[in-house]
Amino acid sequence: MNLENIKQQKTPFYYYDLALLNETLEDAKINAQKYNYHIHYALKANTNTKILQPIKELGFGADCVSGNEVLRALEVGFAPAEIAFAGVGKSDEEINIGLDNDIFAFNCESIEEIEVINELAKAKNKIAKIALRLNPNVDAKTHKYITTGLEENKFGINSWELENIIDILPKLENIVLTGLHFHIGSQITSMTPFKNLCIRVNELNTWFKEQNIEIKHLNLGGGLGIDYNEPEANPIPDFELFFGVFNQFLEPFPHQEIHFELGRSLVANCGSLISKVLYIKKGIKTNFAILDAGMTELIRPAIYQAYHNIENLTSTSNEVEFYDVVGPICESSDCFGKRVQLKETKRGDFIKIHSTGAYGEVMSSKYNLREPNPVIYKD
Ligand SMILES: Cc1ncc(COP(=O)(O)O)c(C=O)c1O
Ligand SMILES: N[C@@H](CCCC[NH3+])C(=O)O
Repeated sequence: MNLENIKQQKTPFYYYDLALLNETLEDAKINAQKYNYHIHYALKANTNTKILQPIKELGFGADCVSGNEVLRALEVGFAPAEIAFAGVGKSDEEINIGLDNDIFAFNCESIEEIEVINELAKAKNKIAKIALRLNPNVDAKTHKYITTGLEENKFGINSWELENIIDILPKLENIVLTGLHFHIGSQITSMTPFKNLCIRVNELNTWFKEQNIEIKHLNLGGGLGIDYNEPEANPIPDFELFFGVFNQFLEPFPHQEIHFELGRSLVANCGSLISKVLYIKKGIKTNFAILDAGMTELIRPAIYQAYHNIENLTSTSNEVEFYDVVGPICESSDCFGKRVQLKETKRGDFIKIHSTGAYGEVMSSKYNLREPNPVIYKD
């Protein structure tokens, strides 16, 4: 990124390196194709149209969690037959959007939801394709707020409900079961949880076969983590290792398609948040670097104590100091990092917060009547 250009821009702004995005997408695609795996991009990570465009161009499908995400995916040109619609609380209106567009599958999370989809499909004289989102009770070993595959989580159908579901399904004439869906959590950096997921999926897949229920696709969800500590050394996650684990441990039956829903791993590292230092305030134990960006632009540190690498782009000092890097928002949790080591920092310096391409811009808010932020792209 050209420093002189940055200095001309109004801060804070989101910055996307579209070349890195493309490189990441290519790498994911090549490694998935080795095993004929299909990737649906999880729109929730970033719904910016300039990010969605190349993802669609490269032939990825879409994974959506709201009616508006389905509509955004369609607007950008994702084929309806490549759109999966997940979410624990789909409204009737949102379900109708999926039905009207004949999407790939509704990933269903409760018996009640399946019954409602059946009713709404019947009213339109359609057959809705559904996948059952099963709770595999596998620990993702990640932050508790981004773990989704444990029995205590709200997500998915628990194993003790399965008998009841397969009794009910044949009575629902406007539903066809096509797949099984799983997602154990996000920012998973060890391959062990994915191996454990495969073992559990094999058991459940076999159980369905024993009940003579044909399952056409297995959707293993997303969750592959990125290197927030050293984003410049490791900008692209190890897709080869990730898909290799599934190839090694998953035992699909012949003709079963394998799908994934990756979000963060595809888009996180191509994005950053650029901000300017408003003030340096001397504290008792530490100095505060007060930025013009806050939790309204990047909420991850405030709600998950997430680490993001922070860099002073413009300081020419040879000295380094420790700073609590904070925002202007009227909340004590509005802090991007404590005791962050930066080159000596002063008012007017430009600060880069790395790896904000996933769950950054999409989670921004207007709290304190903050203005929408500009976005700059490097092609
Ligand atoms: C059902 C589902 N699929 C896919 C994703 C995407 O996850 P990630 O961004 O970790 O790849 C999520 C988010 O955790 C999710 O809840
Ligand atoms: N928003 C979370 C990820 C949630 C994934 C969706 N289930 C994050 O920033 O890490």
